Amino acid sequence: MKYPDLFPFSWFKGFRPESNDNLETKSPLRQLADIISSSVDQIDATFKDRGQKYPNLDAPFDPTTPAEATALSPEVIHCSSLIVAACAHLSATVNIPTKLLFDVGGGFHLSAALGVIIEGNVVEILHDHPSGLGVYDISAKNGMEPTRLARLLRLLATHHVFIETSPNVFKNNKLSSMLDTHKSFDTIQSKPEDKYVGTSGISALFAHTCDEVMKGSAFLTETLTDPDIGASGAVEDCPLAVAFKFKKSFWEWLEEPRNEYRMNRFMLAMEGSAKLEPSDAILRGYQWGNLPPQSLVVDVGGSLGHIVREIRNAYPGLKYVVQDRPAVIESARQIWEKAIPSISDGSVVLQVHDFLKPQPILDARIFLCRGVIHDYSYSVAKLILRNLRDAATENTELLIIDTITPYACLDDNQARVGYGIMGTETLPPPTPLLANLGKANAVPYILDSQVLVVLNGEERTIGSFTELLKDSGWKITRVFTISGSSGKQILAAPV
Ligand SMILES: C[S@@+](CC[C@H](N)C(=O)[O-])C[C@H]1O[C@@H](n2cnc3c(N)ncnc32)[C@H](O)[C@@H]1O
Repeated sequence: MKYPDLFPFSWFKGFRPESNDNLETKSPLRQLADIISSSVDQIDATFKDRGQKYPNLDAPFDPTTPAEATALSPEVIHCSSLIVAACAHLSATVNIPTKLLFDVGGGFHLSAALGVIIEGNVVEILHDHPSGLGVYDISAKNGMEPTRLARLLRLLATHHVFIETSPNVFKNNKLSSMLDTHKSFDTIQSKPEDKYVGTSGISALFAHTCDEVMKGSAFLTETLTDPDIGASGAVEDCPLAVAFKFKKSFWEWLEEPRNEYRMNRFMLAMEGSAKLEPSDAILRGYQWGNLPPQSLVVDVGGSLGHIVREIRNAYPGLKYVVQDRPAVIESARQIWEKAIPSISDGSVVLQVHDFLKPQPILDARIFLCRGVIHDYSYSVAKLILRNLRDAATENTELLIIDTITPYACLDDNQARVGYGIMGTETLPPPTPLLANLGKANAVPYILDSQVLVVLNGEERTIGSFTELLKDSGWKITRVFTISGSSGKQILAAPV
């Protein structure tokens, strides 16, 4: 499973910790307010220099405008992340504690409301009404009870998704418009199963999140307190399996005929979200060009082979194997034979292989595992990595591509969790912000819960990766960070 980078920057890159002068005399509230104020000054100056205005939250999102491009530039994102982190920290400090706890404890109501709005195609209905539309008119289209619809829209508008322009009249804003499939309501109604086909995948991703993932998440407590499965790492013991009462993997459950709609939606969410990554990210870290000609690259769980295709386009002198489940390899074969007939020369082999079983290739120069290891618990991930280790020569390398979740504290004890690994150095953010920038960097932890619910998987800290790899016979030698990509490239060698 590969979720998108919804937070497209490396928070630690380019940080300039503030001088500690005067920090002791400033109250924490003042320190936070100053971070916000100086960051706003810097953003204002950048926009002024470029003769632009900061994008308006009340207007639909338009990624083609120069102002949106500036808002996503590294220097502005650096400042905006400090603002988000400091605002959340300040708000947590000054808010009435029970109010804040309500926000946290009742957060699932937001997910549920968002799910209803997406399934009810409300964003698409409002698309044609830029000044807003009354709930009775929305209801006349999608058939949902209008007063309840209004309450859910108001809950979301209170959290800056949609705007209530006058009582019971709502319109899209920047955030709600991100969920727009840009298809008319009538087009969607005529073929609901195709709603997400040809879209960015963002709406499909949140529909998946607010449906099966939220329902699975509701059973985290039951799962974790169950004496039989609470500590199990098996994919069939995950919270989603408890919620939906099945005993198989998420993949197998999705393949059931009654889940056809969810399956298509999930595939489109994954396909669309992959497009949010820089297309050449795979070429920007590990130096494929340094491999001797004819070196063998094995993409383990390589899906349809899109990553191998990217590497091969740049480095045709290497040999490639893509391994995956039978149905996936069958689809891959059809795609490759049509698109690249030269595959028959043997330079790319599409191979059915279950990575939970011993690895048949014994002369790989590098095993690639992209978006695979995070799907699994320690025990299953260790089995996969051990299978690769058993098949490795002394020159074989392993390249894992997954998110690395930062600790929420400063990592004083780096000797234990991977000190000295090139590419893992970080600079602390300004005092008193959390070491991981808190709310400004929450997405990796949300994705961590997402894979936990769906497959008992884990988005790992550098400490967890170090231990997992050590326990399966590998040692991390280097970590590559790719600008604009959520995935780190974690290079390891056999020990
Ligand atoms: C999240 S996808 C990652 C695909 C690809 N590496 C990428 O980065 O887009 C995980 C892949 O693992 C495959 N997979 C799942 N279980 C497998 C198994 N036991 N053996 C081999 N492949 C498996 C899935 O079919 C899927 O293609």
